[in-house]
Amino acid sequence: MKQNLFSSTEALNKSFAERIVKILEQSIAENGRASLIVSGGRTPQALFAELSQTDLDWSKVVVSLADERWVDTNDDASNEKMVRTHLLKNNAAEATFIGLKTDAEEAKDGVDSCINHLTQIPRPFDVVILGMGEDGHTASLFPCSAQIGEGLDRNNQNAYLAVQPTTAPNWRMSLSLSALLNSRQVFLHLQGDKKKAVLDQALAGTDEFEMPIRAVLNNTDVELMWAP
Ligand SMILES: O=C1O[C@H](COP(=O)(O)O)[C@@H](O)[C@H](O)[C@H]1O
Repeated sequence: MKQNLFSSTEALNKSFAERIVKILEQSIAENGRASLIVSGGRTPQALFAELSQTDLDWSKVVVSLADERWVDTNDDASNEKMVRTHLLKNNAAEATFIGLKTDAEEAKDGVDSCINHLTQIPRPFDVVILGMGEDGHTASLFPCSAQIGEGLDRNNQNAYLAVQPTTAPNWRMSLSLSALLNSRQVFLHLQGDKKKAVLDQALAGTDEFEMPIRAVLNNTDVELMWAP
């Protein structure tokens, strides 16, 4: 794995935003449009603010989520709310956003709708930005969940699955590993020494069910973007 280690968040965000824009621009030039799959949580917020100001034809970019918490889109835990607040503003307000949360009461009843919406997202995904939890989960592929086998199954034809973590709140909707692997460029975006230590632990072992991030590390040319 190529490891891009920066000395500050500011340096990382600037360089990372430039890389993302370059890949999306190339795809727009070649295909007329591009896709950007982003993660939720805290880590990407400052990057999104930087990205939102970049000079890109955002009207040709489709933005969607690697995973979502099954909460109202106005809830502070909603990844969609975070993306709308930090990314879909300034120049990036022109992007098309495909959220994962539907009106379905339960996440499992929203899977088909997410799969249907997938037709609106250019594939292979051009850029996927993944995060990682301290338990080694990525997207919402949680090691503690009963659904982890389905999520990591490379032959799984379903791009999305409903996941219930037992170590974190809320049912989730997540892209499956097989869908994530169908991407041109995957980045792993981490911040802080603790996350770096978790990554080193993942790199030192092989059990993907113990740390699902290993399934990504083992199967793609994922690039690490890290700052202290
Ligand atoms: O629950 C989630 O956690 C991970 C990591 O979040 P962070 O706050 O530690 O950056 C995130 O990548 C994922 O999208 C999110 O739903």
